Amino acid sequence: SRSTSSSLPLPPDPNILPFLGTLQWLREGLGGLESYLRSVHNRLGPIVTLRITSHPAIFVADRTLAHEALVLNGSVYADRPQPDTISKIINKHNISSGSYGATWRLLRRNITSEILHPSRVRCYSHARHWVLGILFDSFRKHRGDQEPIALVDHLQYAMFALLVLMCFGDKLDEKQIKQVEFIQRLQLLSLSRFNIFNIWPKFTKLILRKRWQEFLKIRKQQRDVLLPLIHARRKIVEERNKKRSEEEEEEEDNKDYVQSYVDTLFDLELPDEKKKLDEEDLVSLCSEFLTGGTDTTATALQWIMANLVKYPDIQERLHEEIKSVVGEEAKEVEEEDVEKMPYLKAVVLEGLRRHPPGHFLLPHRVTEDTVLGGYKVPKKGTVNFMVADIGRDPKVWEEPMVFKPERFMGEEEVVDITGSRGIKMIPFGAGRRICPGIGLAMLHLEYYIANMVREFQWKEVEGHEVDLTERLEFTVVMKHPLKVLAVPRRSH
Ligand code: HEM
Repeated sequence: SRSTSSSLPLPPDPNILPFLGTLQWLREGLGGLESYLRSVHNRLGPIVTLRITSHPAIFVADRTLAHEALVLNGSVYADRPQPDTISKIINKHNISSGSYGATWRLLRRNITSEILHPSRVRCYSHARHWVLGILFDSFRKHRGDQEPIALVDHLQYAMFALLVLMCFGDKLDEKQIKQVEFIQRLQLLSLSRFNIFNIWPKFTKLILRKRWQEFLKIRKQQRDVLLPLIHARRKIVEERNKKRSEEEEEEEDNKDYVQSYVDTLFDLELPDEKKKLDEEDLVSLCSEFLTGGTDTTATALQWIMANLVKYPDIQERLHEEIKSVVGEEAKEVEEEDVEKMPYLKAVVLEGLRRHPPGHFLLPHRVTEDTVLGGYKVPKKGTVNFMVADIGRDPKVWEEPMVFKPERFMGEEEVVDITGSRGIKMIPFGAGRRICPGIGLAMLHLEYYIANMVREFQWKEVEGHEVDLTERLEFTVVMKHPLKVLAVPRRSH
């Protein structure tokens, strides 16, 4: 492809003067970029170039081009841009920002074959059940049937509790979980204020000294919270290994031990540096695990619940399906039950299509000159894929802005969410960099939606009608968070 690409032009650039358009949307932030890009795509077609950094940034809003790049030509598009100043500090050796190479392969294989392997995910079903209990207790305690519940706060805590357990093992209390949640969210939500340090860092660090200190302070606080948990886990693993080598281990001891994510990291050796992961690496990887699996899932849960409240007939149809599978007497919807609920799956997929938590994939970088849609994509160019626009493409989806789970029912309509056979929507990406948490995320979405709808009837509150306006935080959240009543459906 190199010889053919050299004679081709780059995808069209809306600006005669590079960087001019950039100024237009920089004022409004990333949310502004999305609407600016939409108008540019309408004018110039589904693949365009913007000059944001020294390498051209290409934006793709078409499912066929996304499939060609991410799946058919996947290895060329699997790299990430070089980390910037902030990313170098907070993402030292993690998966999502790692270059396409041996270290990324090692870390990615580790997460998929260990903690995210379906058999290990099954070992954590007790944790999911425990978290469900916490959620329901808080709805009842706050008299959710009389006083409106700010649902997303509960969902966020629930997802943190789960992921913290999977990351650091089974023995954490509410205070510790809250501490981790606080510092992780503080870091995430303040990131946009610190992005300025990626532009001309020597200068910006000097003139914005206080803000730079604040950034370093948050990173230190994060280390102070996560490192004791990492150390405690290392001790447990070392003692266990010692016992095993002395062949003293009783069956009983073994039964209590469930491997956590951080346990799988201690013995890994970085292939390029030939050394084990250091403390900074461990903090980055644990932080990535927590961030990857909490905000995204809590956001998706809130959007789905918002639609179930807005459209009570969909909620009732879902409730009927759940009832018909589990009956009246069952304590809860078990994880195996959700497999028998096609309408539940359709509701979750429709939620992810209409409201993907991320409106862009993480940026991809190409490793060599290549061709896409008849244009040149130069080596080291950044390619961005517009997730929301692909899932709302009127050429593929009838009435794309309408929440209609029925579109996923029926035999021909089965959508391959991994995109490997063709892309219709990509909330988790596709190809080599596809989200490794896709299986866990789908399980969490299906299990919690099914149980919440089975146990409570979710109702709109007067004066707080469901408003589907979007706002960009780390993910794209509801501008006016959902406030609802949770009326118990069953007496206990
Ligand atoms: C609804 C929930 C989730 C959504 C919508 C989501 C979405 C995504 C997306 C769009 C990407 C970028 C793909 C690309 O750049 O091509 C990604 C990457 C990633 N996600 Fe998720 N994710 C979710 C849950 C999770 C969970 C539960 C975990 C782990 C516990 C996780 C861990 C990761 C990691 C480590 C990456 C980086 C992969 C790589 O660069 O190789 N995510 N996710």
